[in-house]
Amino acid sequence: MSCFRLENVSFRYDKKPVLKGIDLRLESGEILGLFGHNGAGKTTSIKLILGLMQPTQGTVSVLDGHAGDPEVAQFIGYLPENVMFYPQLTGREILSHFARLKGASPGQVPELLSQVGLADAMDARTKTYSKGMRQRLGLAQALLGKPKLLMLDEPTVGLDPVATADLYRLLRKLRDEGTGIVLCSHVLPGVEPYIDRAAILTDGALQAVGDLSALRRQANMPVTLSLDPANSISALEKVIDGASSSNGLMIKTEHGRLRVDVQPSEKMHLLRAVMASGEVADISIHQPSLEDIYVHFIGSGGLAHRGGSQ
Ligand SMILES: Nc1ncnc2c1ncn2[C@@H]1O[C@H](COP(=O)(O)OP(=O)(O)OP(=O)(O)O)[C@@H](O)[C@H]1O
Repeated sequence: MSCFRLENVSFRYDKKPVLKGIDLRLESGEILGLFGHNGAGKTTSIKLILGLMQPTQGTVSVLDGHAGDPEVAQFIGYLPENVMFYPQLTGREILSHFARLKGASPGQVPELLSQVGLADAMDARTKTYSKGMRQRLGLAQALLGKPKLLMLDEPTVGLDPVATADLYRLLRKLRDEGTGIVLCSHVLPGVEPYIDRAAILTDGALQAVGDLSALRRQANMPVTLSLDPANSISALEKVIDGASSSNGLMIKTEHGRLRVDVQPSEKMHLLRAVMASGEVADISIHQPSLEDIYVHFIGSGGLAHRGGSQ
């Protein structure tokens, strides 16, 4: 089942274009990372999928129905960016309240609270919770009723590294059970192994969508080889100079090793030449990470983008 489909979706606040011709889909059993700078349009995209707003142009379908329909909404879990709870109520009371509102079984409440690591704190008032504990309660709220589509806006805000890793592991388990998950964030470190595809949004337009290898192909960024010379740096450098057509090839010496940035299309040719020369003792290869790719697509205007137009 398709969790959602955005087809040629645009959205304006008054006259201000916020989303521009977005095509994006999510299937069941998939985790999509939706990344972009502040003001890129991530939350607006989520609001359209929740049916809280209508697109100015294009169509949004959710769980094979219409965004916002009550029969669709009951299968959606949503963690908003800033979670707030009644401070005088306990975690258990708050979650029971949300379970009633959502028509979910109250029997789920203790189990969900344990799942997010709040077993010992479920009977404490939320005014005593830390930021990370409130965020976990928000996550438990989003998981009520076993949603088919789970949308999380900045879920790692306030979580320490161990809690963040726990969250990602939990999401992977839900994904394996068939839930479609959108993870909206501008925090990229650590997320790469846990997502199936990434969508990179800049100023309301999708710059790139795909799994890591597809994004690497689209970005066509250089691969970095780190080479330990077998004999001397100069002999190894000579081999590299001779083998490359030198288009965009960058060579630097670092701590007695050579660091070579090579275009993906030239990588194998260069590696074969270096291996055949006998001038290399060891090689390590660094492919562009999700963060490198994100910075590439956000472009040199990154700093200007980051404030959005807020
Ligand atoms: N209620 C509103 N009225 C007018 N403009 C708005 C409103 N809400 C958001 N915007 C504008 O829409 C654009 C997209 O905002 P959105 O909240 O979708 O971005 P975001 O990617 O979620 O950003 P962040 O990472 O900062 O949460 C921004 O330029 C923002 O100023």
